[in-house]
Amino acid sequence: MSQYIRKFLYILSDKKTALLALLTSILLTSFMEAVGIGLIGPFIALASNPDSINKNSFISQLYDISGLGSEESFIAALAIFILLVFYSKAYFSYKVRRFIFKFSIERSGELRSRLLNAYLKLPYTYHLKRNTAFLIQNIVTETNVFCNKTLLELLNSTVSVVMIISLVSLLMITDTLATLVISVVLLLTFGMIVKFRRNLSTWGKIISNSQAEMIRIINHSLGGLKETRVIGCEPYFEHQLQEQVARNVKASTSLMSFGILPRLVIESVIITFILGLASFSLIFRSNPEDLISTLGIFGVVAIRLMPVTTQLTSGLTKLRSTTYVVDKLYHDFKELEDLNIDEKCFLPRTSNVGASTSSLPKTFPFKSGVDVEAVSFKYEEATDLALRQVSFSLKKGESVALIGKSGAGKTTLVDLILGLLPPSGGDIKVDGRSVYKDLRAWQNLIGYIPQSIFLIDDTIERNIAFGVADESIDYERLWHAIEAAQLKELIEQLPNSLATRIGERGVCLSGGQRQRVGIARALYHEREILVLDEATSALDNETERLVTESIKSLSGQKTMIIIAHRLSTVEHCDRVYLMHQGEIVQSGSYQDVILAGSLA
Ligand SMILES: Nc1ncnc2c1ncn2[C@@H]1O[C@H](COP(=O)(O)OP(=O)(O)OP(=O)(O)O)[C@@H](O)[C@H]1O
Repeated sequence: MSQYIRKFLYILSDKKTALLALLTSILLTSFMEAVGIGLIGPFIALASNPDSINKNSFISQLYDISGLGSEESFIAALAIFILLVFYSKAYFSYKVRRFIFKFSIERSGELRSRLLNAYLKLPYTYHLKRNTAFLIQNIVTETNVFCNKTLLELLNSTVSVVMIISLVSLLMITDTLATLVISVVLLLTFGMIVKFRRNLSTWGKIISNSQAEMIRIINHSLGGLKETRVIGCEPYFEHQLQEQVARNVKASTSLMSFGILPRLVIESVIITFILGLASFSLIFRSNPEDLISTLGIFGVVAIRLMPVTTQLTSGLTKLRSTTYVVDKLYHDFKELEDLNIDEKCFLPRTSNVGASTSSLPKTFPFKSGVDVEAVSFKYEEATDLALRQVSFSLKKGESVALIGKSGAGKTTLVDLILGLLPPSGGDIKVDGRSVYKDLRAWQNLIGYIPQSIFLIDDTIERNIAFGVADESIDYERLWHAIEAAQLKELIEQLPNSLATRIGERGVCLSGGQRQRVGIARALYHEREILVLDEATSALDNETERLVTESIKSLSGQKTMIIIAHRLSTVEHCDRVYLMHQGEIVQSGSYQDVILAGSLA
């Protein structure tokens, strides 16, 4: 339990004071409610027999102090006082509940931002290991579960516990024996929850896991709709989804059914008790006023106690079934903290490559060239190095091509150059300065054009000026980028020109057009170094020619690193590097490396 609370408070981070203020207000309103209910019993007894004022020394003293002339006026004043207590309590309860809702909904939004921020900053290697469906599930669903179930239920359960303690204390003053009986019955009901706690948390985990699996399956089937349809594997995905739906249905039904059990038990017990007490008192007790007063309090207490107890038991059920969320979120936040993620550098604290946080320029000064110096890299799960002591240089304005068979290490090398993967040895330098001194500033120099460009379901304009607010788009620069990427003719033919939407992942564009949007994007953002990853491998001859033209036209203006399978597209490059099994095995001009037949 203490572990649970510790993790819970860790997730809430700096909101502990607000939580304390909330708990204090909860205590106060519960106390007011107990006072109000406690006064109802004596009031009913007094109203049914005004002469009984003198029987109770406390009430008789109050009557004397009030200075009211008649017993009837005193009873009326007492009624007004009780009403005031109830109205104030109602007002405060509303305010406290409202604050609780606001507090938990706000936390949900805050946690989402914190998580997304965390995932965006986590090393690329972390993302190689985790499926996006599970990250989406954490950001969208689990934060919601944490706030609507864990946090809200924890606060609601605190309200319920305080209310139950106040009401049971009140009963204790009224009738000790009866209270002991009811307390034992309540404890037995809660014992039921404790007994089933393992099942509850297992059901909760199954529900969450099946939801994440469903997102993953839907992602796979709809994400690759073309392949799904052509292969005809729709039934495979449908079957996978049905399996998860079945798991979800089974666990959700068990959890929801268990949720209503305590209410049914408690309701039956309390009704049995009230009727039993009334019958017992009528048979064995002589004073009917005592019975009226006791039943009055029991009646009101029962009306309040039943929903509160039901709320508490269902709250505890939800809390138990969502303990996994606290673990999950705690784990992810802790992992981020332990990695000491810094916006400027992903490297761990222990790395000898320093991560300065001082105010460095936005981009690296880049005047002469880039040197990749003996970089090596090994993927976590792999046994062999993917890159071994790779070195090459390029001067500003030069274009170099990386070629080699599949699995030679070209993409890995590019990922290192992009600053996505940390080298296990070696360094990358710009004008003699390590890029790891300020990775962000280095990345601000690079424009990356992958084979499959990430396009958003929005206008061409927003896809090219990616990440720039509409009011800040520089149209002169935009058209310049469009022309350089050979896209002008296409855009002029479109019905809404720049404002034409290109569909989800650019489905309304051809492969070559998408590629050129990627080039225009890199040019709009005025990146000095362009990294083109297999830019032409999926294109037909005519489109390839257009893309190659646009790349060629940039020769001399931009520094370019190009990975290519189609060797004709790297003809214009100043140097070609041939990679094999993680090493550069040959370098030289296009003629030296390719025409000399080294690839054969
Ligand atoms: N995430 C990963 N985990 C483990 N090993 C990996 C991972 N990604 C790539 N590798 C391995 O690293 C080596 C280099 O792969 P890389 O993708 O860099 O080659 P490539 O030359 O770009 O190939 P291709 O032209 O087919 O894209 C290969 O042996 C590959 O199996």
